[in-house]
Amino acid sequence: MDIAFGEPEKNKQTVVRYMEQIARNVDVVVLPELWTTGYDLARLGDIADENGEDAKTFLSSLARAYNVHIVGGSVAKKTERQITNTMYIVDRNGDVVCEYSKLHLFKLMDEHKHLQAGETTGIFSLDGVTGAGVICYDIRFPEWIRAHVLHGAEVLFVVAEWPLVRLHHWRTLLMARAIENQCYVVACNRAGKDPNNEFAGHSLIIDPWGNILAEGDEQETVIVANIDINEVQDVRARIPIFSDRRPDVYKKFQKND
Ligand SMILES: NC(=O)CCC(=O)C(=O)O
Repeated sequence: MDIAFGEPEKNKQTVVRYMEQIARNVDVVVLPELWTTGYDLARLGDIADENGEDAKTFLSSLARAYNVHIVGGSVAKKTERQITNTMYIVDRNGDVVCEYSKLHLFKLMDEHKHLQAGETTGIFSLDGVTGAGVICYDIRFPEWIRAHVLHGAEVLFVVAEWPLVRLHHWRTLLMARAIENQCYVVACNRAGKDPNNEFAGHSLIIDPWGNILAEGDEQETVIVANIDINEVQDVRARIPIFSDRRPDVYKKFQKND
């Protein structure tokens, strides 16, 4: 979706409109990063979501109404102490099954001046399938993604506001994360512009072999794909990187920061 800058109510209407179009026909819906406010970081003191309550209530009622799981992008969550860039994953019953706050803040877009980084992981289970949620810049940290895959993640969900000028990084990094972890990657990036950036769109669904199953263009759009979760184990059996890893040696060579 495109995101109206600093206008949560308008953005909620956009989500409702898309839900009405597609949510009855799919198992999981994925939204982009900071989809309520966009990067209107200077105004977060006024427009961020108190404890994420508004987003949780909104996403839960949509999940129940459409009987669909929602990887709810992320929202600016405000508490007494801090504001975080926080993802909520809500299952079909409307229960929040995971809350993950962006671990790596992106200085080029001033996140470190307005937000606090998270401290927890983005691992969860939907319909018995283990997934992991990460936020935008997080995809540049393969060790963070690998940690989730070693904890069982077979589908990596990425939510983003990734600018058009680095579209080739977006596509290449997502492809690499899918191939090196032999997992599905389902990545939702916003479209449109804000006062500082033009965004790339190009949401992608990639299989564990690195094939692109669906890709958007630069416009607001919905992409859909069927995924066969058995494909993860098939690819891992064909090239068994997880049993070929040598963590005993990696540990000896590891540099302590
Ligand atoms: N919103 C973000 O984290 C953007 C990350 C980004 O653009 C990058 O190049 O990394």
